[in-house]
Amino acid sequence: MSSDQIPLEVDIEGAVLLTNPLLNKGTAFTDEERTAFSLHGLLPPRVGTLDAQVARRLQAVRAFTRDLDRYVFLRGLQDANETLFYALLTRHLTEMLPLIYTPTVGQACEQFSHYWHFPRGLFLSWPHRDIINQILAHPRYDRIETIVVSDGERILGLGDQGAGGMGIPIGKLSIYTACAGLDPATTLPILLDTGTDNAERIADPLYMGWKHERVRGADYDAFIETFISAVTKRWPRVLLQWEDFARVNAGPLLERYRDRLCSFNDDIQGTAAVAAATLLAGTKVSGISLCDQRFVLFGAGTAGSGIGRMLLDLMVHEGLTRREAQDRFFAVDRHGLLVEGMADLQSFQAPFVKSRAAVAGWQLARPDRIDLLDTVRNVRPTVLIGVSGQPGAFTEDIIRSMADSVERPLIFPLSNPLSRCEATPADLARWTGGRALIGTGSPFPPVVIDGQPVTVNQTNNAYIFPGVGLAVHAVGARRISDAMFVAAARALAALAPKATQAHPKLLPPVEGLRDVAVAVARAVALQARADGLCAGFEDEELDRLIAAKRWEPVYRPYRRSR
Ligand SMILES: O=C([O-])CC(=O)C(=O)O
Ligand SMILES: [Mg+2]
Repeated sequence: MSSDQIPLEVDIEGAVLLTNPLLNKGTAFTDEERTAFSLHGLLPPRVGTLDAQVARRLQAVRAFTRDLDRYVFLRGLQDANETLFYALLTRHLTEMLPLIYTPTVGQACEQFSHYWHFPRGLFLSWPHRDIINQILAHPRYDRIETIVVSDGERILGLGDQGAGGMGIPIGKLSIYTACAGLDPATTLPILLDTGTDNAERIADPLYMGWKHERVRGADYDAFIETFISAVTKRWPRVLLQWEDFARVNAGPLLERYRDRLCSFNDDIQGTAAVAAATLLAGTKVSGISLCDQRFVLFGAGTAGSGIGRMLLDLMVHEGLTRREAQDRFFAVDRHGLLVEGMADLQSFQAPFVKSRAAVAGWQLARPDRIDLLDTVRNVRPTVLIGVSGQPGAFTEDIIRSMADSVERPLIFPLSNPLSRCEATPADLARWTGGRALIGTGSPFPPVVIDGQPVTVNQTNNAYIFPGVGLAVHAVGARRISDAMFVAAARALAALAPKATQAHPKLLPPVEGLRDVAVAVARAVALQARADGLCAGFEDEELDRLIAAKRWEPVYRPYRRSR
């Protein structure tokens, strides 16, 4: 008998059973189950199937006209019946992902206090900081293995959303279950509510978060310390993913805690790995090796510094000295190109700061500030990456200038959601005469080049983090090294479809994200073993270890527990 056929012992009945999203089957409860669990009369009489339920919900989703309404409907389904929610998601991944994740989740975070209908996840707020241990102690959290946590301060490219940021941990964990197959009963979304500096949220009478300016400095650090101490005490082996923290906190929190518990920052490490993978696949098409590329990075914050560091590491790995690698790399932030002596430089930006001598001979529009256009004109980059949250920042001038000096420019406007993207793929294709190899952070419809629709690569960390989490749990990794993310990037790059046409795909299709998670998990698990971060295992065991962690959205038969 397959494990899905082994009856599950269930000790609740009637309306209580129907309102438990992990156990509810809705109309698919069989006649015998309806008798055993006092469900007759509570459901319409005809017994349904998961297939019919998926068809019904799919029809309902499609009938809406606005994506935010689709999001709200799907969240309602998730709160009512997780098996059905994940069956719908996994069978229609390409259609559903943009609804439960980027870009729609951005609107959902902004509108959180307006469509809210049912609690999901855990809110830990500053006023209740003294009872965090007590909150986590509840037996409902006994099985937790994976946490995604945000403080809501840098939600995608949308900035501070306060408590509304909860949409992100919920969305990321839905992807963990849909793509990596982590059992939803073992996942916990957490929003740390330390206030908000978003004036609109504070002024909104319906805002549900703590109405207070953000707690900062030593108080904030103490709050995070209280939280992490409570987490490691409650779940010593938990995997914790930091998500959408502001740039001042993201890097320092990762460094402070990455040796205290098994954790990583998705915006720094996950985004870096997917960007590197897309780029590695792109180098095969352009015929210019990684070490011969010239990089311009626009936006040197959380994601930018992560991408920069990984690319420098990869180039060093391929034989350049660190100095040579850094010389190929130019980062532009809010105040222009990072050059020594500039105000506001952050310590994490240090590897990307240019000496004055390095830019001494440059032609500049203004002597006091080197903007993106100046940088592109002088560097003649082969790769342009945007993680700035500045819509339209990749202007026609900039892109045409870049395309003048390189046959196949690699252009990745990665900011999310769509409203923050640095340029649309259609414009990029037009301004480069269809030569650009494009990756975006959010899904875009295909662009038409020479009359043919060309898929836009979705350079989103959803290609990476599910596989990392799956590996961690499959082999019991204690910590997550940078090398594990490099392994993830290389594994993903290896899955790029063979470049047989002029406009090849640089990433496997979104529909295949479940297979991607397994391939990434294999590579990450092997690297964890090489780094001594998990117990040993035989190579032949790995597929079985990974398969054992995968939960499938199917209904198991229920038996009344005595
Ligand atoms: O959520 C996404 O789509 C990617 C991501 O981590 C971000 O933009 O912060
Ligand atoms: Mg993020």
